[in-house]
Amino acid sequence: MQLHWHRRDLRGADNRALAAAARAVAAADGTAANVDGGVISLFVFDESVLAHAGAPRVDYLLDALAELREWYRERGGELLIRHGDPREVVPEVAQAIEADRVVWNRDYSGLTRQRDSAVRQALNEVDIPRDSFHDAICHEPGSITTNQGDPYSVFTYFGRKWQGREKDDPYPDPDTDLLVDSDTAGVEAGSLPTLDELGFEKPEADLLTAGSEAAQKRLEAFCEDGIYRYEEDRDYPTQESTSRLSADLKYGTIGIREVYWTTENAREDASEAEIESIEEFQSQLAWREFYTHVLWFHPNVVSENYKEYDNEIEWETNEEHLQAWKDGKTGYPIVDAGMRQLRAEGFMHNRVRMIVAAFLTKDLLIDWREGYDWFREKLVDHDTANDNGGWQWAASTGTDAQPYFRIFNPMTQGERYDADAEYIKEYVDELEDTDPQIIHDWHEASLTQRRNAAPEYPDPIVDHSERREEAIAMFEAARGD
Ligand SMILES: Cc1cc2nc3c(=O)[nH]c(=O)nc-3n(C[C@H](O)[C@H](O)[C@H](O)COP(=O)(O)OP(=O)(O)OC[C@H]3O[C@@H](n4cnc5c(N)ncnc54)[C@H](O)[C@@H]3O)c2cc1C
Repeated sequence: MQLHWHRRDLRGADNRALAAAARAVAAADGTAANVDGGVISLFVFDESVLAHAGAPRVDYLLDALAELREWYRERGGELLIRHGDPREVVPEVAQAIEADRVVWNRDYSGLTRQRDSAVRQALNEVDIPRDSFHDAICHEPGSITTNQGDPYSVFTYFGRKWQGREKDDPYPDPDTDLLVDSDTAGVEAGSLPTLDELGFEKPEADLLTAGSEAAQKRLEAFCEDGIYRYEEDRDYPTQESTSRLSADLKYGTIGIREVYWTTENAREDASEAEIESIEEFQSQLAWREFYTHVLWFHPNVVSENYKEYDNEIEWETNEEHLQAWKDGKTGYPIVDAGMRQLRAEGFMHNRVRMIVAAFLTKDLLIDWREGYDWFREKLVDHDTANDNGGWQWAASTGTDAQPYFRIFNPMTQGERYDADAEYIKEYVDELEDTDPQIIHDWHEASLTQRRNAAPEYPDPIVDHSERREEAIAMFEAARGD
């Protein structure tokens, strides 16, 4: 029997390790009726992972697991649920079902690599063979490098090579005859815990539906509409032209090959401009892979700057400013709208993520790690590689090719990408009846104008022009200029 250990691949379709397990059983002519054959799956709630999780993500995870378990059961199989340290639990379950092999899909952060290596060792000690597979991204870390074999430190060339590489087709669903239930395997199925049992409160955010079925629907809807206007509209938060697949990709409720090939198929009958739009979307998938490669080659980026400066960056410590940012009460409308969207939905539009991250690091001069921690707690799609990549990019400590003195202006960003202040008004109630121009000029307005226009909305907590100068000075000091 083969044991498939699910981690960030919470789906049955287009799942490389699961398909490989089923293929191995089929090749050995196993059937579910024959305990020597068959595939059974396992998910382990790992305390060390839960310790870094936020309620929105755990909520999504539980729903996705419930759906996955149902998927197996409808096909005569089972998803075993266990709680504990995978180094102990995986070999225990493997021994209990007398597994011929344990398989899983690889994960790429430093911590997960250490865990997987410990699980491999633990399985060796009980003489159970194991195999891991590359699945989460199209091109595995190390497979796209410079001609000298070094990892890319900026995206452009990486992106071009990524686009030019052939992509695998989706992997086949396992044959349902090969799936084994817990009775046949002779073990308890284990029950799915509740949020409360895992020590989390119901998140304040109203999340999108989790799971593979919902992910499929999102992909289909996107490929009927948003993808064709993606290039033009993706920066405008009210346009709803992005896929909203980020949490699905993070938890693997949809396979990356399926996403890629569905978008490729959207080329049929597309105009030239629409094809460019499709490629722009695919290029975001490449960004995701780029950051995964960065994390794989530089696991310490989770806590250290990617870019080296001669001196320490002298970030400011200011609890009041940090709290105002988290609460969406900075007096910069586009920033506040984004931060309130984060709390309300566990999500924030990409352009706005860039604006709020730039504001924290370049206007409040607060360390990107504070922002990363808050996003990790609140985002349903928090992904170590992407979140870290996004934060370090915004803070000028990462892979951004732009110099540190290119500083976003939150007022002009708001005016450009949310001209009618529709997005701002959706999340910032105090500005609901305020004229968009006053909203975009909030920073320059007099106290009386502000009190008349929106008495409840806060004054700006810092002066952007002054802080811009201070940010540049902070980076120059770090550079030793
Ligand atoms: C400060 C900051 C933090 C971020 N944190 C995360 C995070 O924790 N998890 C996350 O998935 N993305 C993160 N991003 C990237 C991006 O904002 C989200 O992926 C995107 O907003 C998700 O919406 P979507 O699925 O509709 O994206 P789409 O525009 O439809 O893009 C499709 C997919 O491509 C990937 N993608 C898109 N943009 C990027 C990008 N800039 N970098 C890496 N991958 C990208 C995502 O998997 C996304 O789902 C962050 C960006 C910034 C600036």
